[in-house]
Formats: sequence, structure tokens, C-alpha cells
Amino acid sequence: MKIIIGSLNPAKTRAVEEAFSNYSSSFLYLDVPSGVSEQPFSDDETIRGAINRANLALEQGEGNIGIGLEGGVQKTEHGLFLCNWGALVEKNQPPIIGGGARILLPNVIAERLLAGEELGPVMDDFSKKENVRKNEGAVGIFTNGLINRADMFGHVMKLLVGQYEYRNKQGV
Ligand SMILES: O=P(O)(O)OP(=O)(O)OP(=O)(O)OC[C@H]1O[C@@H](n2cnc3c(O)ncnc32)[C@H](O)[C@@H]1O
Ligand SMILES: [Mg+2]
Repeated sequence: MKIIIGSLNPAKTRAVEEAFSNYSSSFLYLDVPSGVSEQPFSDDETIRGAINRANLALEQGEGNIGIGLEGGVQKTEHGLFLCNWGALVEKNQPPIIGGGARILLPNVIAERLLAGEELGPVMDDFSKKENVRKNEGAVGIFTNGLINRADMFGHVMKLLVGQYEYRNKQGV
């Protein structure tokens, strides 16, 4: 089975490989555009980004399954939440969608995003580290390392692969 992943980010690719570890699969990573803003600002936009990545990956990589994982934020009356979404696509089937755990971003971070900055560089600046988005992620920093970005995407991937198995078992 050929699985095409629409990202080169190791926090995402690790999660995908682990989720398919029981399958005999080959993996191809393609840096496809998400078709949404660099910093998606709602669940809807983030989901759209995940689906776009999965569709483009499947198309360009000519595989059996395309995977898109996308990070964003969602405004609520409680503040700005981190949100993450994943999509798994097979040809001629509706996309399978799953969402990741969410935490509230501290005000100092939320204010910078609302002013137009992107979470990736803001997190590097805030934590005095490099490439937080490719490593523990904002979720890792703000949960004291208990849940890192690959763990969080790993959970999203289980939601996707589980639904994929259910659909193909049921034939629906
Ligand atoms: O290479 P790609 O796959 O694009 O990986 P990315 O890290 O840029 O991830 P996304 O495009 O899915 O994330 C959208 C934006 O949110 C940022 N972001 C999302 N989650 C993050 C996290 O946990 N830590 C740091 N930045 C994050 C990211 O840097 C982007 O600006
Ligand atoms: Mg990105």
C-alpha cells in the first residue's frame, strides 16, 4: 500500500508511519500547499487545509491513500485554542476526518497571533528554541512535554486509520 503524506514535517511524518506500522506500506512525503492561510484561524479553515493536502498528496504521489495534517487556531469565548486536524483520502471516497486534542494558548501568544504573526516563529521566539513546530510543538511546550506534537498527531492518525479500517470492513 502506497501512502502519500502532504508534509515533510517530522512531527507529522513520524505520527503517520507509526499509525500504519501494522501495514506493509511504503511512504512518500510531498511538500504540497495547504491552499489555506499559513496560519489557519478556524476549525473550518484548518480542516480544509488538511483535506487539500491529502487530496494533492494522493494526486501527485499516485498512491492508495493521501494524508493531510494541519495545525491552526480557533477563537472561542474562552480564548484562542490550538486546533489540529487530519484527513485521509482514498480515490472516489469522501475524506475521513479526525481532530486533535486542544489547549488554550496563553494570552501573550494569542495576542501575537491576533496581530498577524504565525505560531511557528512565535513559539521559537517565546521558548528561545529553534523549530519548535518540528519537535515538541506548542502543545509540548505548554503541557510541560507530557504531550508533544507527534503524540498529538499520532492520536489524530489513530482516529483516521481506525475509521479507514471500519469503512473498508463495512464496505460503506
Ligand atoms: O511543514 P508543514 O506541514 O506545513 O508543518 P507546519 O509546522 O507549518 O504546520 P502547519 O502548517 O500544519 O501549521 C499551521 C501553522 O501553525 C503553526 N503551528 C501549528 N501547530 C504548532 C505547534 O504545535 N507548534 C508550533 N507551531 C505550530 C505552524 O508553524 C504554522 O504557522
Ligand atoms: Mg505550514
